[in-house]
Amino acid sequence: MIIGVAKEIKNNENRVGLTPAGAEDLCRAGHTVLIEKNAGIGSGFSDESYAQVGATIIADKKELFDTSEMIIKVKEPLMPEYELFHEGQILFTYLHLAPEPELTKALLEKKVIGIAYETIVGRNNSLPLLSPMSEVAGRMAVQIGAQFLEKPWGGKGILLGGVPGVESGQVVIVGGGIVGTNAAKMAVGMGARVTILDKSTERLAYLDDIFGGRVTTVMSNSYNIAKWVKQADLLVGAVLIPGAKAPKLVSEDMVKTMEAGSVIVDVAIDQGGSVSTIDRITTHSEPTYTKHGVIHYSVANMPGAVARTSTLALTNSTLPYALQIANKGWKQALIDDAGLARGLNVYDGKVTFKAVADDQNLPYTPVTAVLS
Ligand SMILES: NC(=O)C1=CN([C@@H]2O[C@H](COP(=O)(O)OP(=O)(O)OC[C@H]3O[C@@H](n4cnc5c(N)ncnc54)[C@H](O)[C@@H]3O)[C@@H](O)[C@H]2O)C=CC1
Ligand SMILES: CC(=O)C(=O)O
Repeated sequence: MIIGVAKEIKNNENRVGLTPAGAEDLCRAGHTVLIEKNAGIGSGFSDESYAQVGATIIADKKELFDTSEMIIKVKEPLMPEYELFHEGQILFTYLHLAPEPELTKALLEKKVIGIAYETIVGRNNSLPLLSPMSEVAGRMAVQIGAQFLEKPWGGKGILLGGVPGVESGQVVIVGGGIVGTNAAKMAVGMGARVTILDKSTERLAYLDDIFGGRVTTVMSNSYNIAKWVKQADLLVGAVLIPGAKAPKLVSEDMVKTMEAGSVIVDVAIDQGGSVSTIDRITTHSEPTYTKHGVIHYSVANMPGAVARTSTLALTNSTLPYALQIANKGWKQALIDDAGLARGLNVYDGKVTFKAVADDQNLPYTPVTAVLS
């Protein structure tokens, strides 16, 4: 198979979809690997390091897209990339289609085979290609929140860990999955007071066990969310309903009860955001805006800022799937792995992921109908 690795164009997106180690594995398996010039630079991988393992460097983005049977990326395509795809091309990347009707329309019109990292399912219903970046973003959420709580960054001027004789800051995390757990790890490590809300009693019990009483676990409902949002110095949005738009769990009225200079980091922004006052996606260049006196951070590609770590973590998980798709062809790979088949979001002008179809009022075609 001819596999093209595109350079990311999103603001400060420094990750790349394939490392030289991955390129070597694909070349060894008999595939042709094309790397867009400088695609790996932001993650510390030179063009030469790819060329040395047998990949070909392509300077022209259009030529790369025209030639490749499968495009490997990190982030969802942006407007200038829409026209580059062709019918029957496999796109293996994060897609986050539910809140993106324009992108969905473009991929349907081009009849792209869109396999989304974030909806592929692994053992025990895990999300193996979302988890590594959720680990990164969850950990980042607290270090970013801590920074914006500092006075020079517009915050209320508190140290999350406090000091002897002065109480520590309150971190409230809505959603206790991978992002929530990793945010809690960092916040507990800093010495903050930490409360996690989730709607799964099983998850709350797990969190209570692993943190050994160092976090407060609370059932997520609007009464409890309102109570805890009011006390939050740092609020982290970390909910997910896989593939669907994030539920708006934190209302504008709740945000108004927060003290001025508090901070919201809505990690769930890539699925549309879980806080009603988050009305835009921000960028690493301009990561925050202030509303009702509260600093809002809503960057949809947080791991792009720590690209070296993130690229290695992401590709550790994506490469085995990329190899399956390349070795067997996309259809056989999906037939052989029902979890991988859950990644298929669009095919031949049809939406094949129910939550995306429902959120966008589009007809739904089950993956089974496509694979039979
Ligand atoms: N902004 C960024 O750069 C990044 C964003 N993300 C996003 O972060 C979000 C969270 O991802 P993960 O932690 O991996 O998901 P996850 O599936 O591990 O966890 C989600 C949690 O939300 C809980 N939940 C669902 N509905 C809820 C409700 N009504 N109230 C409270 N909890 C509820 C679930 O029970 C689950 O524990 C996703 O949207 C993901 O795409 C992940 C990585 C990077
Ligand atoms: C998951 C995601 O949106 C990211 O890593 O950018």
